[in-house]
Amino acid sequence: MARRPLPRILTDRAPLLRGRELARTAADGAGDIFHPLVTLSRGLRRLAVAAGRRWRATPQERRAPMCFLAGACVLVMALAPYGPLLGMLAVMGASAWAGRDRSPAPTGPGEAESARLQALYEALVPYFSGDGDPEPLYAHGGDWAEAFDAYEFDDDGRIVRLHLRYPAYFTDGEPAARARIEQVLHAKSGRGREYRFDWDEEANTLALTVLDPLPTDIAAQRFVTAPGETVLGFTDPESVQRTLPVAVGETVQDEPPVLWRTGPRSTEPHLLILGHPGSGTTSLLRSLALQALQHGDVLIIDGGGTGEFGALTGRRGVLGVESGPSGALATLAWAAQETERRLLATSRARQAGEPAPDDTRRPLWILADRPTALTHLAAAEGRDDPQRLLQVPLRHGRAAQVTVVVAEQFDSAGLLSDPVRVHTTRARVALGPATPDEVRAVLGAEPHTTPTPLVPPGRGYARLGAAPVLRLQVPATPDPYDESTAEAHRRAVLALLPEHTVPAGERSAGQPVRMTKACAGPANGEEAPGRAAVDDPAPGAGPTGGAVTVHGTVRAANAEG
Ligand SMILES: Nc1ncnc2c1ncn2[C@@H]1O[C@H](COP(=O)(O)OP(=O)(O)OP(=O)(O)O)[C@@H](O)[C@H]1O
Repeated sequence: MARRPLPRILTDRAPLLRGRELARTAADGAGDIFHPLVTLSRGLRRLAVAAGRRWRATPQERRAPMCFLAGACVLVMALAPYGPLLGMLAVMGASAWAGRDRSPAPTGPGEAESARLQALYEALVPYFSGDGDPEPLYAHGGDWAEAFDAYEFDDDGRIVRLHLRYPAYFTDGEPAARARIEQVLHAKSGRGREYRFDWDEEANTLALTVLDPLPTDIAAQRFVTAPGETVLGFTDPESVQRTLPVAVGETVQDEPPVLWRTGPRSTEPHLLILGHPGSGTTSLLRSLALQALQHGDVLIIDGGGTGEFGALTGRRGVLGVESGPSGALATLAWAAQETERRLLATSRARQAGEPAPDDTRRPLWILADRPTALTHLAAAEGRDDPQRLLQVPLRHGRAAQVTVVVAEQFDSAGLLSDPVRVHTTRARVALGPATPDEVRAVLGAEPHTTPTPLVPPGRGYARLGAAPVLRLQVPATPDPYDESTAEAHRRAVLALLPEHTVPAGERSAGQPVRMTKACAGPANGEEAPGRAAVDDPAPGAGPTGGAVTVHGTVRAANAEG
């Protein structure tokens, strides 16, 4: 016979849990309100008990003078100006003092907490014990207090901090051995939270700390940085030494940034961003573009072709937004030539003992979103691989103030060309719910924290040079033309966009900027999506007749089809 399901009210635990939560909150609130009354009444009771004890201890013959003295005091108080009030205050003060909570602060863990620590200890025994150890620190049935120096629990009785010792013979230099311990501690301390593990190989100690989630409410804004510094996102306060004032809603607070330095002295001049779909790689590129446009020019290659950079099209400093193979090839060919031109001009100036010309010092950023998609399309059309043209800016960009940022999905990372992979190894970002192995493959080192299975968009890890891996939360920089974008974020991004360089009359409804062939047409004469017309087209057209704006002037776009 088929079983009938229980009524929903008996199976649905949500209302029950909500009710319990409500009752607990109400009890907490009532406790706070009545706390002074409880203290006073407890004090009065204690004073009365003390008075009774005193009365009983007083010899019979001294009780009458004592009564007389007390009565006289009461009489004086009653007759003196403000006496009753002062007397009342004195009694209340004495009651409050006598009724204060004198229970000693609890020391040591409670029963449940001890059980948790013992379980953790037992779980570590197989990994931290050795056969020939005469005095094992970890042994079945052993005492956790020997191995655990410090611990802390939250209100729900879950561990939030643990400092433990381990035997010197444990192979803490091997990543696999460490990973096993971290996995055990992660599982036994409660999944779903992020833990940080700090190994001290010298002292044979390991510290586990539960990390708070990184703030997700920081929107795009003008960050207070020096020229050459770019904010990738924000991290844990203890991981970096600097903080930046950041507007979060109506307030300004100090947040620890992950700063990336570009330019001739940078040791990691180019950046690779890898992520799963929807992890926020395009948003990070948009955030970098908005920051770069403060001091430089930006070229965007939108391999995804979803038009998510439409808001940047035709803005001052945006040299082009390309989403087709031909346009991308034309733009990247120009970028390669521009890199070479800058190098030559700088070298000539140096030889002449002069400073580098101004037009070689304005930073040029090439932001390529999903270039492997364009590689595929270009191959289908029998064209050259656009990634190949990134080689010159990647190799010589540092000296020429040219910065390349490539964003790609994990799945297609294998399709990135060798120059891209080689030249972007020093600054990397991995976004989205990546496993420790994926993070290690991208960043060359494991994170010190356990990734959680569910992460908000823009959450990931960054590594600059040989520095440790940092947790990263990218500021929210959505596409302002996306209908699902929150109004506050849309306004934040729009406020950062430079002014249009296309006259307002030439922009059509529904499309922010009308593209014209007069500007940087691709080699085959197709209209290049994203090439903005300029107010003041100047001579300098290349073989294709194309041109791109470079801060107020127009440079040749020597595109080859
Ligand atoms: N740092 C962030 N804070 C808040 N929301 C974000 C952040 N980054 C991305 N998002 C949101 O997540 C969604 C996906 O972002 P985005 O398009 O940048 O991801 P993606 O990695 O480029 O994915 P896809 O390639 O599938 O477009 C968007 O709605 C975007 O607004």
